[in-house]
Amino acid sequence: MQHYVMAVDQGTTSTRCILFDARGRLVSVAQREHQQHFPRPGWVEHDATEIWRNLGRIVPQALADAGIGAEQVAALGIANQRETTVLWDRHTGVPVGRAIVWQDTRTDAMVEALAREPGADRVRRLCGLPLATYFSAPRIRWQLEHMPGLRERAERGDVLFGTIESWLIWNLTGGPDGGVHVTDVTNASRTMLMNLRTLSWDDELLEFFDVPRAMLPEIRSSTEVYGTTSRVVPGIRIAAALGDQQAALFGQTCFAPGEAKCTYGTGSFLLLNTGTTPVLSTHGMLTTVGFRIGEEPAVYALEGSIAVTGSLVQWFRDGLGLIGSAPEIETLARTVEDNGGCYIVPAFSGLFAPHWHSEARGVIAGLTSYITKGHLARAVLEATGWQTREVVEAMNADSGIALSTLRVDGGMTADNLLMQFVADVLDVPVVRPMVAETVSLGAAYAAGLSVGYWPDLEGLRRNWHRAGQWLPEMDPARREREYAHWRQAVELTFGWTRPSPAATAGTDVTELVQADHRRMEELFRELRNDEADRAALAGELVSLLTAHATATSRVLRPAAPGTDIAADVLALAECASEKALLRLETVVEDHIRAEERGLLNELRRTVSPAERLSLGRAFAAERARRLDATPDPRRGLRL
Ligand SMILES: Nc1ncnc2c1ncn2[C@@H]1O[C@H](COP(=O)(O)OP(=O)(O)O)[C@@H](O)[C@H]1O
Ligand SMILES: O=P(O)(O)OC[C@H](O)CO
Repeated sequence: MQHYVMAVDQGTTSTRCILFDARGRLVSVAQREHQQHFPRPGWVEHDATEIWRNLGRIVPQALADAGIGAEQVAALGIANQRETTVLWDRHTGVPVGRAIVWQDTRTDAMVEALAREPGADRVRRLCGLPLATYFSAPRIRWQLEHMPGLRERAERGDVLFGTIESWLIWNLTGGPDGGVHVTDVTNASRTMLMNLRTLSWDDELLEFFDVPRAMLPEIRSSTEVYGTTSRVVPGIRIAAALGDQQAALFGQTCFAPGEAKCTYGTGSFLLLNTGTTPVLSTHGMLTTVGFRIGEEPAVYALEGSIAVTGSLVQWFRDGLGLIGSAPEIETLARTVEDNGGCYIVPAFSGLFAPHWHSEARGVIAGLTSYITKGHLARAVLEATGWQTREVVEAMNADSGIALSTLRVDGGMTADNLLMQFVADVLDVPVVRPMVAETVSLGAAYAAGLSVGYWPDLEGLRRNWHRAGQWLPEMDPARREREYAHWRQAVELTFGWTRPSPAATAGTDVTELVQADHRRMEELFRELRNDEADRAALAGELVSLLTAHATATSRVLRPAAPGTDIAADVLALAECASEKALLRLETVVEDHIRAEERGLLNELRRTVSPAERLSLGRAFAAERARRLDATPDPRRGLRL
């Protein structure tokens, strides 16, 4: 009897069930969209029950279309939209309100308040993520605060939390009747509650976000048998779960460090495999778990997440009605030669990587009466290209290696004009594999490996075949000119819903620099006390030095030579060694003296007060961007 592997891809707009054969070929597909609820500006919700109902329809349909029975399914792998938060009653299985989707920005003010709380600077180091509305923990807290009685129920374990794979696995394995409450490491790594190194829920993070442990699922590997289905189609082993972008990394067979892919769907997500040690970004990338096979060490990834790409095309179609279907955007864009000077920055959910400005909102810039809907269509597609460029630049800066080829997948890769533009603005070849359903393929691969349907990763690599390739053609001068316009347009989005951190910091830059100096001195003083929490102090010092050094070199004296403190900061970050600390203290004291006598006086002499305020805004913004990023002190840290 021939066997197949089943994958479920529970995405932002639809749920797909696909059966694959042993050669990784697609045998049948069943798909259903679910409704998007936008109850208020910035709010995005899904009905978790509708998604569960859809699964109940598509699984039998995929089996029927393939003409096979459940006994021929070797295993089921689930990939899912990540960060979307479902709370439900353990006894009835009824969700508590609608699921709050990853694009939702209602926690904006809460996140900003959290950023000012003690301990905020440690969050990123523990979980690899910046404080942003994108992730699950602020959403859980928001629900616990806004729904009367919910916190008590959650503390008793009567209300459960899960991302979508948790919700589906719990339901598939029995729901209120013995359902298994689990999540996998990749999904858990998007909650802000998991410690990136121990791969377990972290007490400090739970306390910071005020989330009761009793409501959380058990964290498991990405490939292991969590249970067997007892509902929908009984008797199928559920053998893998991964966040959809991690599943795509797996489906693209990016198993080795240095391999990367970008999936172009509702949003777009570039992931780079960084191996078994987490690399912490200093350029606005996320650190996330890429996958964990059984008991093997977890493999980590750096991720550049872009919130709005395909959904901008959807908005062009549904919101503006300028096209009837997504593919028509290419036809319309081809009616003109170029963008006519027009740029669209789709900061609908703020801006994600590498900016992380949740207060930003979208703009259409460069409008003149020359602009037609054809130009707007171009600007829509180009927005995806430029956002990719920003993310690739940041990724290259973090990894120290320039990306040489980009593997792509997802619905938008059907657009040739767009893929050519991506190759043009990145100046690297873009390649697409034969199987475009990479998320599902990755989930299937993981489940198949888990039960021995496929023996090893090498065999899977052999299934990857190139189906499309786009080579860069754009004139470099034009590329840089247009990129400068794009960046200008991006700046316009900042501070729209309220002044951005950059705008609120209306302080003379010399005062900001001095405030940092005083804090550094204080930290060195406290570090001499054996009874102090020296690890926490060293952590704050490392973050502060990095943020200060970066902001100073970027805003105040880009070309000036400085003292290389990377080795000492590294030693301090890794083991707080006494010798490194003493050396660092001397270097920092010298720096403070020199800067206060030299640079700050020079600024007072040569720069007007208004300009110093403006420099202060730039310094504060740059510093804030770096501050919650744990530094990789090996890279270019100079005072
Ligand atoms: N030919 C096209 N050109 C540009 N965008 C497209 C095209 N076809 C589909 N899209 C966009 O791709 C997205 C769907 O891709 P898909 O990978 O199915 O997304 P998801 O998994 O996020 O639901 C939609 O947002 C749609 O607007
Ligand atoms: O469902 P997609 O393809 O839009 O992916 C959503 C991401 O997982 C959000 O982080």
